[in-house]
Amino acid sequence: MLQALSNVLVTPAEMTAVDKDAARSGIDSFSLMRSAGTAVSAAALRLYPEALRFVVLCGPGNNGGDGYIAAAALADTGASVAVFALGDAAMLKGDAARARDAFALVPRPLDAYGPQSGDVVIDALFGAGLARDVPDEARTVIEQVNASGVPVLAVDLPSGIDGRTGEIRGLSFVAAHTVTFMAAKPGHLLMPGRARCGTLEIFDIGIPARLVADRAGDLHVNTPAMWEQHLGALDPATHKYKRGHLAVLCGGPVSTGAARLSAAAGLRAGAGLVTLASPAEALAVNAAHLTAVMLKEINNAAGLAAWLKDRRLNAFVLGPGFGVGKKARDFVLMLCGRALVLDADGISSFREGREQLFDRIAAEGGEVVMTPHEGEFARLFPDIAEDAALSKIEKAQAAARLSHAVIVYKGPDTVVAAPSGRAAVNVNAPPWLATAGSGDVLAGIIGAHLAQGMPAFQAAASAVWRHGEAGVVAGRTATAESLVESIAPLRGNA
Ligand SMILES: NC(=O)C1=CN([C@@H]2O[C@H](COP(=O)(O)OP(=O)(O)OC[C@H]3O[C@@H](n4cnc5c(N)ncnc54)[C@H](O)[C@@H]3O)[C@@H](O)[C@H]2O)[C@@H](O)CC1
Ligand SMILES: [K+]
Repeated sequence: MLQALSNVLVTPAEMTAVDKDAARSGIDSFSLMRSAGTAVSAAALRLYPEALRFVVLCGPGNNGGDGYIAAAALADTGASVAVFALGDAAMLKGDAARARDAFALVPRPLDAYGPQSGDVVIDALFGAGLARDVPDEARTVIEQVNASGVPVLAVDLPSGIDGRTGEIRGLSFVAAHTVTFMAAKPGHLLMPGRARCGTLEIFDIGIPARLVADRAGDLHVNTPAMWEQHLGALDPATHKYKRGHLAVLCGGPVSTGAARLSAAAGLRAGAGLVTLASPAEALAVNAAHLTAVMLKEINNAAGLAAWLKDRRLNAFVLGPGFGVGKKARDFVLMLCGRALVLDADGISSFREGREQLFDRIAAEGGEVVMTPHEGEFARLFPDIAEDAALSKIEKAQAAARLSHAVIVYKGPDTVVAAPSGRAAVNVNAPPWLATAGSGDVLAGIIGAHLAQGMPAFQAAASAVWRHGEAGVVAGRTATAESLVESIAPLRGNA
């Protein structure tokens, strides 16, 4: 991966603009295509030295052009190569036509291909230019190849995957490996696209990094580079109050476990002090389970208001097991000027009356992070959730703008977005992280990071990453409890 662009995500539209900028700056576009196609042939030889035949499926645009270059390069090595074209290859234009001419044989029609054992398919039907659902003429081949188990190496994207959204446009190849150029696209990381790309290789075809960076938005893969400059906030040498006092608000006596999980995760993730704020009727059950986490009786808004006079309480988690309703709304509205993680029932409580919440966050300017999964997102942001034109990234960005909060839109492809539009897509979470109580643990880690003074976006993004790492350490049999035990130190953290 390119160092200067290592975490940048570029949309297909931005990439098209980069191509134009590159041409304008005097870079020969055919030389870029030659680099792209040659990289694909190199990947094919490296990954499939035992292939009996490379079958290159070429489409009507520049993705097909990359395919012809790859076919010619593979043929030059003496490998057996066959090319099948979608549509009339004689109609290709520009660089793609030039690339077609570089391959000595006339391509056969796409529907003449039937997968054979020993084939390796190079999918160069559609890439960034896929503008609508995959055409009928390509359906049978894609279905047959997917059913055959023949390995597929995708050029830029598996054909049928939308590079902006990761959605499947009708149907798509399921690739074992994808070679893309200069930077990853959202469709490589968002589901279901991510699951169909196989391993992702990002190849530098020679466009100056500056040209890519100039067009890229504030969209990244969630890696430590996104937030490591803020890890100083987690310095273990400080007094326990300076390491932050996190308060987790607990619900009634029958649903206390979720809040205790958040509290335990917050302590493990480095908050100096963690207090569970519990109603009187749940004090006994909480006291029976807590040791290092402290307990405080808070029954109503008046009790919370008195407690909030203590400014050393510097972050709050409200939602896990809290219960949906007026009490949650009243409490949350009192916390909008502080650092707050709003999760689960805390989010669902604002299904009605969300404007009051959003206005309060805007007016009080607190560091507010909301952590909806898909169902909670649809409850709080039904208009955004139903907009089929938007990608998951764009939905999270729209919700952040509307609510004035940092949004952690959870799932296998969790997106963290700030009101400014800044966003990161998380990629380190193993599938077994989707276990009961996992979200409570995440809320606690975010709370710990906020308590230690990290800004909301960085607190959330680093917590999502740390939660993913904990999942990897905990392994397939992870439970919420083992997940807490598996939270590892971040650099600079105790
Ligand atoms: N990004 C870059 O810097 C470079 C990109 N290159 C390649 O160029 C590709 C993009 O090329 P294009 O913009 O020509 O796009 P594509 O080759 O992905 O596809 C565009 C063509 O397919 C047609 N089309 C789109 N959707 C269709 C559908 N559903 N049914 C039927 N026809 C459809 C379009 O009308 C157009 O003719 C990239 O994916 C990459 O492989 C490389 O050649 C090197 C440089
Ligand atoms: K492709």
